[in-house]
Amino acid sequence: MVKRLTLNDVGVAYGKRRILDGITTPTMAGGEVVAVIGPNAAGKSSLFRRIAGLIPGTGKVQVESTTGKTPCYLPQDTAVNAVLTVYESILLARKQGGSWGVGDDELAAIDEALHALDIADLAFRGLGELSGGQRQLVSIAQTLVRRPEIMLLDEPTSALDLHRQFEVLSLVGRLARERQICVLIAIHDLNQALRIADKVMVLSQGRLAAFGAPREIITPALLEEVYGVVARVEANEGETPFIVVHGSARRHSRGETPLAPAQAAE
Ligand SMILES: Nc1ncnc2c1ncn2[C@@H]1O[C@H](COP(=O)(O)OP(=O)(O)OP(=O)(O)O)[C@@H](O)[C@H]1O
Repeated sequence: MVKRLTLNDVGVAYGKRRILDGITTPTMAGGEVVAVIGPNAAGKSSLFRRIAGLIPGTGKVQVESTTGKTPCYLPQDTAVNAVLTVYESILLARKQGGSWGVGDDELAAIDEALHALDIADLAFRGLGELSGGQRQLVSIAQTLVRRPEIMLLDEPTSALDLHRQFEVLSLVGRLARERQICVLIAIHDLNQALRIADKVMVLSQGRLAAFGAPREIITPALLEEVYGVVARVEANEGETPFIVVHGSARRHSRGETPLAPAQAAE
């Protein structure tokens, strides 16, 4: 099954305010995890919404998928419908845009998602009584149960403890390989990005600052330029490199875009 995503001169504007411009990437394929990194307000969520078709914009988002499924977006802030149980909410996610009736394969998919994320014990709890981290795990289950081919995860582990972060990111990497899903994951923890990502996409000031293998892209020079920090990247042989931040190189990092106002919205 073919699953590929390519961005060609992609841009986003909110009204007259241009947020992203000229985002062009190599083709991202099924089985790959791409970490989308960059400072606050760099445009990561906006890019995901644009890829998912939730907001309009310029350029071309090229999705190649033999089943015709659209990319599946897990937002950063997931709304909570307190009336539903965890199980019901995952069932609804599975049925989104689908037919009436629930087949055995669909029940099996819900079971699988609950167990994969180790939240089967929460199945009949109300969403409104969950902790922030538990809700985040349920949101990930709601995404997985849809069997996506291209998955856009917006800071999916921001509310999780260290162990859960490790487990969930490992699961995402495993599923990407096993099911040949193309995963884009916005993440602020660059050490985790170094651990799980096959490629890194760096957004800064509304532009693509870099794209490539994490070890080649995440360098002290990039960290200073994009995040405004003085840092070193330590790499012991055979181990994942890790970043140690020593200090600040300037007062602010370069997330907010100074792009010219959009013309199209006049
Ligand atoms: N619906 C909206 N209307 C107007 N401006 C918006 C809207 N959503 C986001 N923005 C603006 O777009 C810019 C990029 O926001 P976005 O959420 O895409 O950044 P981000 O990289 O995901 O940030 P963070 O790391 O803080 O989550 C910000 O300046 C933000 O204020």
